Amino acid sequence: MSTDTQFAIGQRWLSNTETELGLGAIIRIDFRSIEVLYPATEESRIYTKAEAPLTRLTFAAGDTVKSQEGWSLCVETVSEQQGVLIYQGIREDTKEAATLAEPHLDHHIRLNQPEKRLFNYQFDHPKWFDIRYNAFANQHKHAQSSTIGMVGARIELIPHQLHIASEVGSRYAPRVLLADEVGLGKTIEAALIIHQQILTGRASRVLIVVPDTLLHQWLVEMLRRVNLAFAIYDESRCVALEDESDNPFDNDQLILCGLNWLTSHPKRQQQIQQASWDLLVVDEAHHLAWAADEPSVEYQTIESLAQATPGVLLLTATPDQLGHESHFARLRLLDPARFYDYNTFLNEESQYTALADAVSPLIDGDALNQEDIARLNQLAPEIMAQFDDLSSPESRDALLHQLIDCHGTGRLLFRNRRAAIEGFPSRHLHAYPLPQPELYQIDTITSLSEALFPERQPDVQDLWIDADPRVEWLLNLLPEIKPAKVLLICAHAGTAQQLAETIRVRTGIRQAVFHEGMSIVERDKAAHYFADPDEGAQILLCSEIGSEGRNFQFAHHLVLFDLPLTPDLLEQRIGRLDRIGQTEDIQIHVPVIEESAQSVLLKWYHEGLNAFEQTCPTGGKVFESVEESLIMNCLTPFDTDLQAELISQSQQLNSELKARLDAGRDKLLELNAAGVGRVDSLLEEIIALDSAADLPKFAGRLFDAIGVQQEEKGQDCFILRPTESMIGHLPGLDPEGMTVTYRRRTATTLENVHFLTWDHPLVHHAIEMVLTDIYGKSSVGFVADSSQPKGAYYLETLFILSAKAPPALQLERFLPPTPIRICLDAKGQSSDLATSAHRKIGRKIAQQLIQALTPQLQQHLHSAREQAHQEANHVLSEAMQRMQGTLGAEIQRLTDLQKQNPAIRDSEIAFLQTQMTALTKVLRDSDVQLDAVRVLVNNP
Ligand SMILES: Nc1ncnc2c1ncn2[C@@H]1O[C@H](COP(=O)(O)OP(=O)(O)OP(=O)(O)O)[C@@H](O)[C@H]1O
Repeated sequence: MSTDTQFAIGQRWLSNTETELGLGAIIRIDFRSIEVLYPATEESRIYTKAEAPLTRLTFAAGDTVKSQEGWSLCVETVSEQQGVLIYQGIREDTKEAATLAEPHLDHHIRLNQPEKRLFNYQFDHPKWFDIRYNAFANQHKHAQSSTIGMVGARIELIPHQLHIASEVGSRYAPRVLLADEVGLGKTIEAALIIHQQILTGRASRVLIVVPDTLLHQWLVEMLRRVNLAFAIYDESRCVALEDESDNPFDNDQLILCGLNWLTSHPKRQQQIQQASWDLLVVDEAHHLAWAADEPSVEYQTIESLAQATPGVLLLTATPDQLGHESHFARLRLLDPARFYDYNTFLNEESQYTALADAVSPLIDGDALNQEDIARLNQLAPEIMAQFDDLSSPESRDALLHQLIDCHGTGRLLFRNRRAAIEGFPSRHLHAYPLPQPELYQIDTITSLSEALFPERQPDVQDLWIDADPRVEWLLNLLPEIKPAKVLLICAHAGTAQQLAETIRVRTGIRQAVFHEGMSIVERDKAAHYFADPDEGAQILLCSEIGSEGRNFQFAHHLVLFDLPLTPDLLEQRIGRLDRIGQTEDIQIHVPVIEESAQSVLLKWYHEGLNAFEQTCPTGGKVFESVEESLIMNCLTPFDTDLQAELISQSQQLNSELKARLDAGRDKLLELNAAGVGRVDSLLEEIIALDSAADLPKFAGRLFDAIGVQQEEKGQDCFILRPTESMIGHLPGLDPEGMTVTYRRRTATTLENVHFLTWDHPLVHHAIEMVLTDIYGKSSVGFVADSSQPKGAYYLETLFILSAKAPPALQLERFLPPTPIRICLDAKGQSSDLATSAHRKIGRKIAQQLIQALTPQLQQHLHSAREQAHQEANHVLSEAMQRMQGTLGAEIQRLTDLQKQNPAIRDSEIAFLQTQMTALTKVLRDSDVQLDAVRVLVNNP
């Protein structure tokens, strides 16, 4: 674009870089910039005048142009008024003289350059035609794949995660609670869902709210796993951005911020509320405490965001951590209309248990007897009415899935338990009973905190470190297991700091601390230092905050310097090591002073709940029942009879609850979450894509063509580097070069290697770069085919059937831009040109050839266009059928389900109906355009 271009309001321009926007109109001009509105896609862009990547669309006498009202004009003369063109001519429909001003041109018009280029002798190398065709063909194939957003994630393929991700990620505005047990990959599931929602256009503005301590970890996981670059917002960033816009949150599409920061800044809460979001994600959602008369500030902040945002994902491993009422309240955040009253919810929950009992033969794959059928008829009559014959395993399976779908919170809550997932290493408890020091006068203790943490009492704070036998024990343990890394967790920051200082002074062993008194940057630094395998700290000493959300599975030794009072917290602590990715058995070391409150807890957890060596999903419930007795025991740790009573009561309760859980409602939930039997085909598709050679082959040629150098590096890796002959700027390509791999295994082991897949932005950008440019629009070449006479020629054409729609319609599911390739021989007959070896023809000869063949080529182009239209009609009617079939079936399914399960919102059904109407119109308005032509002449 030259700087002296005269822009005027109303002029029509096409984007050279984003052709999918349709025809734009200039709506604002100022000293340096212009604003262009693209009505077909309802988007606008602001460009600097001097660098606007735009081409003006103008017509000349003889052209036919379409108006916004749909009539066409055959142009006779063109004049200009205030910079805007006025076309005069004859209307095709009424045959009357008419005028069409440039601002009223149809927004769907696109520049149809290939013929113009061909007959004006603008040719490229013939290979470009194939590159264009393959780029379209591959893009077309991937756009319809059910693997979008998942195939490109740098993760191991774990079925329960993929199931949740595909189930939730493909919904419109999903509102769900991801509640897998600790360390099973909720963050990964959320990443996959967000990635899918973004790549398919369902969401573009995403807000993630997490405890401040987890900001950096989330930032890294989003970037490393799914290539999404979130921006962390804190106070200083907001202050800096205030000069640029009224609302700082309008500056980025993908934002990550801390819950604690947000709740302590009312102004930011207001601003974040006013910025609109498509998807809200809240991690460690158990912090959102709620009681009917006293919701917490955290709860209220998230509640108002959740009300204003269509999609909401809440993540927590311990949904009941703050009590069942708070669990209800989180479901209420997701669907306030459905979860309006706690007692009604409790009532419904008891029904799910009955339903789960009734379906247990189905879960085990058994046939149903008359009694089972009668029970199900009573509990789910409408579903049972759809199944006349339940004799085949397939019909029973279909019934089971329908019951799961209808099950109260089944669509809303996903919970996977470790017990159902294989491959976790074992956990071993090492208990170390130590003698009582005189300093702690345990007989005179009166409060629980004094009993649990005698070292924190004011009068011993300077003395305990020399007197407490756990300290000496720790100082001995570290050299003994050296160089093994140790994560130590204790309840208080002060304890961690004093211990760290003692280790430093007395042993010189490398240590780091991690507690709430440190800034986020300091904490990340400490975690990093601990993670460094060679130069890092041997031990990281964390206060309780270290036990939440963090990934420390590279360590295998955990020291619990004290024990927390609740089983959920204990599980959170062990979960730092016991996570996906842990490669060795986990050694849990617990030093306790004999006859202390801590020794009671040790016994209770180990003998009462077996919570060290296995996860104890029922621990929270047992705690609720025995809390009083447990506290009493902690205060009187020498009363062995009382202890025996507590342990036996807890054991009994625990086994009862476990039995109920195994048979009960959670089993149904679990089955739903793991997607038993439903994820296999997706998994197979991803595995097939992983091992297919299409992408490496295609990308290799594409990178070659656009001027990216590829150098083999070994271990299935390549280095990509820009060269001086690059045809343009490729976003995402590191100017210094970058290492990539097409292999999942390599990508998951080598962190700094990019994982190239059909989802990767570099592949998308490279394809876009070619398709939005003119390369290959017209080309001429030689083929060598000795079975044909010398001089025989062929016209190859590439047409694209496409339609324009706002991203939210996700048109690409049904009609992605579809390439139609037609090749005609010299007689105008369809030909499938067998050879793909082309040679370039010198410019001069090419020009002479085209000059000589112009009349025939024009005729052949005409017939190719007719053929393309016929084929397009075919494709279109299939797309229409597919769209109506898919959306129609989904509407029907939700309508049927809604009768049983009010968790299905009216808005979900209404949304699908509106989509169907809008898509029908968009498909009808679709259009076939010539994208590229190639003339090949036989010269054997
Ligand atoms: N599919 C996977 N491939 C590779 N690594 C994974 C996969 N799933 C999970 N992980 C790793 O396992 C660990 C646990 O996953 P994640 O943090 O998502 O679990 P979580 O359920 O959110 O844990 P928490 O309950 O502690 O918050 C992380 O280090 C994560 O990177």
